[in-house]
Amino acid sequence: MKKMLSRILKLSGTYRPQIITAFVCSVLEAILAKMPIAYSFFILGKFYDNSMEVKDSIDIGIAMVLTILLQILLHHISDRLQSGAGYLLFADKRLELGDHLRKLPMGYFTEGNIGKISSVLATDLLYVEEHIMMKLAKIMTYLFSSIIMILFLIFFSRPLGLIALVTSVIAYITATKMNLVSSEEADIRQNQSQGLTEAVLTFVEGIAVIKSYNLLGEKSKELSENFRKSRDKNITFEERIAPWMLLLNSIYAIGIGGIFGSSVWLYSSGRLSLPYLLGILLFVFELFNPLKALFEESASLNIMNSCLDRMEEILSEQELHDEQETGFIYDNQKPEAVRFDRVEFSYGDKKILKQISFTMKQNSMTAIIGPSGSGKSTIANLLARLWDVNAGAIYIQGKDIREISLENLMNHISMVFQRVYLFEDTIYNNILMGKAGATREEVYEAAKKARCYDFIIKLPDGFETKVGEGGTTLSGGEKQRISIARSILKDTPIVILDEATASVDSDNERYIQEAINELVKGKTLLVIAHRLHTIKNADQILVVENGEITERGVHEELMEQGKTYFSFHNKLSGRKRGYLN
Ligand SMILES: Nc1ncnc2c1ncn2[C@@H]1O[C@H](COP(=O)(O)OP(=O)(O)OP(=O)(O)O)[C@@H](O)[C@H]1O
Repeated sequence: MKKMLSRILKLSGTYRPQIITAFVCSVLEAILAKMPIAYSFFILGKFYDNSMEVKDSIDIGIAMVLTILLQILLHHISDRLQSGAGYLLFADKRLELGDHLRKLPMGYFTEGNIGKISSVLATDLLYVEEHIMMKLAKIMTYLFSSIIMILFLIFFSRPLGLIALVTSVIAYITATKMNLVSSEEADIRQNQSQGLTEAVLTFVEGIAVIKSYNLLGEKSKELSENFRKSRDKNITFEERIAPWMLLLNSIYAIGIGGIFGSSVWLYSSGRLSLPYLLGILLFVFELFNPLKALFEESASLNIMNSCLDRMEEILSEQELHDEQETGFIYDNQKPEAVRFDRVEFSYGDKKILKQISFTMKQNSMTAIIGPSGSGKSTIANLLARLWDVNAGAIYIQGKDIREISLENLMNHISMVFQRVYLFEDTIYNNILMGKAGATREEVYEAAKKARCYDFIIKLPDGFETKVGEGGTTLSGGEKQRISIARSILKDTPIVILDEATASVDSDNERYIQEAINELVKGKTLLVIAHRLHTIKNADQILVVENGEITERGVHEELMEQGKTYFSFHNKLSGRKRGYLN
């Protein structure tokens, strides 16, 4: 609990004064809640001495009312401060995580971490933000209530106080051992919850393939297996804690029995007066309740601890180095646009690119071709800094891209992928994402250039039509053109294009080609080329094999060499409509 408290205070940042004030209010409230016990002893004493007067009863009445009112006020203040601070604190943490994720290399997202990110953002943080402040305040209240009760008892009778103290210490030692089990189980439980999120995501993402290959039964079984595992882990969690709770309850029962018996014995031997005996008998059953509640709550603290561990694990992932301000300005007049200089790259231990060097002249088209898996997309991804090179460097007009801020770099590069992703928003907003603050006319103009204006205005809601998750309500070709409109609006000097391998119907193909022609007008273009027409028109063709550039030049030169490009070309020319795949 101490660990959790200091962890929260460390996380709390600007909300620290608010959180500390809330905790102080909780402690004061706990003290006030136990005041009626003191008043009861006072009244019992007065009755016993036969010295009770009207004034005493008025005083006690006023004190009682004031105590309760103050307690209500403190409860209200701590409640408001705590819940407010909890939600604000974790809203900030979510934003911090979002910002951090933005700066992580793409590798992090492709290495099976999607389930972890989803479960931390959606499940773990939700659990922590909803419970943490309330639980901590409750725990503080229980802790201080226990201390106050034991101090009362020591004050009234040392031997009885000693029994309560020893019982509490034994309970504490037992609870510490229970804590070890519960924190171990909490980690297992949260990891399974991550596994479950991953399984659900995989199932939903792959549902089209699952259905078309008749795998529904098999994959549903896998999903059900994960649900079953989660259920079992939750049950195991409770089952492993239950014996410890039983032991703790037995310790309290023995303690209560000891105090009960000893107080009667002390009274009969004349060492305890009747009002004290009555008072102690009245509240002895309440004595360990706060302590009991305290240890019960610590199980949920362990779950929260495990959630925060997982959040911090993500936050500790190494970000791509991001320059803050470089003042880099792209010059359209300079002859050179991009230069790869002896670039090397590996995914983990797997070496992918070796000594890649080439230059892209301003407003030229460079086509990369090569067999599947040779490293073409990796070259394009490195230029956009989805990963960082392991050796060598990539320059834009002589400036190492690692010295340009990520934001500034992305202001200079557009990427058109084969797999188009549209956000669940209106078509208008999907295009607008290319340039925040663009005027309506600019958006329409981009749509016209991307040959999608005509079909958009024919839709019932025109540009305000919402596209479904991932743009499922539109055809592949239409989505492709909307994504090109987004890039046209972005209007960057460098364009990376992963040319479609699958052919669409001839109308769509013509429109897409016209849209691309508009997009790349006056730009420096790096294209992962699959169409003969594109390759032949390139200012420079790079043949990539096994992560190395094995041939380079223009079409005629490479044909003359009669090597890999030559056979590629012949293979392509033999195909209908000149597609590579
Ligand atoms: N995120 C990744 N993690 C690990 N290995 C990867 C990752 N992405 C690609 N690879 C591997 O790197 C190699 C090069 O991949 P890359 O996508 O660059 O090839 P490509 O030439 O573009 O292939 P294709 O034409 O099939 O798209 C392949 O062996 C691929 O399996």
